[in-house]
Amino acid sequence: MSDVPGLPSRRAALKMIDAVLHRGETLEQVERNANRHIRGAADQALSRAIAGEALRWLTDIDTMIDSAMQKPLPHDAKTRSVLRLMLAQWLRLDTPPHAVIATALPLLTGGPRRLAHGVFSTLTKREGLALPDAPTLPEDVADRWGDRADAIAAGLVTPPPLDLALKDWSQTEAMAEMMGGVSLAPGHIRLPRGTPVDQLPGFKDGDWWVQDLAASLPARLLGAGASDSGPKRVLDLCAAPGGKTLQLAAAGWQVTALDISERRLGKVRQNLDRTGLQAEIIKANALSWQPAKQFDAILLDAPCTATGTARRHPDVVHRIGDRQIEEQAELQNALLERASGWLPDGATLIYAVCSLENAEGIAQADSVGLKQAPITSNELPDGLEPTDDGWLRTDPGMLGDAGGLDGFFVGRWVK
Ligand SMILES: C[S@@+](CC[C@H](N)C(=O)[O-])C[C@H]1O[C@@H](n2cnc3c(N)ncnc32)[C@H](O)[C@@H]1O
Repeated sequence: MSDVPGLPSRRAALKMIDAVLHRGETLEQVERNANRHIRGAADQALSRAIAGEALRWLTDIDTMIDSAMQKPLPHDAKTRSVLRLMLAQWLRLDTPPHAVIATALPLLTGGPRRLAHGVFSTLTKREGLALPDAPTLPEDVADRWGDRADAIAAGLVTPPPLDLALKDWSQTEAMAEMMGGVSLAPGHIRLPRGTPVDQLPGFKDGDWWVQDLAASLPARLLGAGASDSGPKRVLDLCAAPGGKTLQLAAAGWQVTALDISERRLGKVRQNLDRTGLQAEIIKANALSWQPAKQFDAILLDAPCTATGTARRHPDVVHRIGDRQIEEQAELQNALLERASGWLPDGATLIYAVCSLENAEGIAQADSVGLKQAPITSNELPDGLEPTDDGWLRTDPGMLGDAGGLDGFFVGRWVK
């Protein structure tokens, strides 16, 4: 069966979407395992792209499949999954129908193979068949996102561009020009998606790290760490893999980076080594740890459902439901309570989540018993505004003409 060129990529893509849809695994978790028999980087990227596009457009692709059948295929039928891959390749990756048939149909045999061939041929011959302008969200997701749903979906059409955060902001203009990118804020450079990261100038020297513009905003809202009496202290709570640790260290803060995961803290160490920046690292559970010193600021970038990253992780809208949101909200609430309790008078707390769910954003912010320090427009990149209540809420539909940004909720308080 693997004699057919291109078949291993399709087989890997099938494994990926099945693991996401039927076992609730993340595309990222399953990708390495599914691709383990594929040698070339291009073929590995292809299987990820097929699975990613099938998941991004799943609701619309399923509607098409159902429209070509008298009796709908069960949701978990292999024939449906193979058809999802076939339609994603044809409609999103511009693979000609005969090549789709040659590379994907061998995943099936007998009756299911004939059925998939029939349905695909019917759809390819249908006049004017096309995907909508933006992916249709699953019903429960659209309900949760309410009147923001259409605007968010408009930002989910393609994977995101590549955003870099610079160690030295004074180099922004020069580096943007050298790399052929654009800058939407000091210290930020945006490059076309698919740019190979390790071939960009300055990677080995640690001049920058990959970080979505939205993910860089919480640390920006703390400002510079230098003061007349020396560097101010910040606790980066839930720090790994360290994007915000690097930002804070580069902004002159004396950083303590705490995380529960030793494996993920390894990434923080690697990132610090590469960039030559410094931070104290603590492996601990924030729910039981007690600080031995006081901090001028705490940045809590809490664990969350990460629905704000749906552009780069299109699996998230199919994996996350009320149960996961409740679990994360409970943890966020407990973490916020601890962080608030550690602040001395005059210190600042920032709470951030890359989630679009109200239960993880505004509902958590409302539970904090400190004085809010409202976020203001002049602290944000052009085109972004805080909410009327002084919170920051970004979503993938914002800054659409410039390539969008991840969804985040950010709140700020002082004690
Ligand atoms: C959203 S990620 C943090 C991303 C990070 N701030 C950055 O900018 O790269 C959330 C982190 O919370 C950590 N975490 C989850 N529960 C924790 C706990 N009880 N105590 C400490 N860290 C925890 C996870 O290991 C994960 O690394």
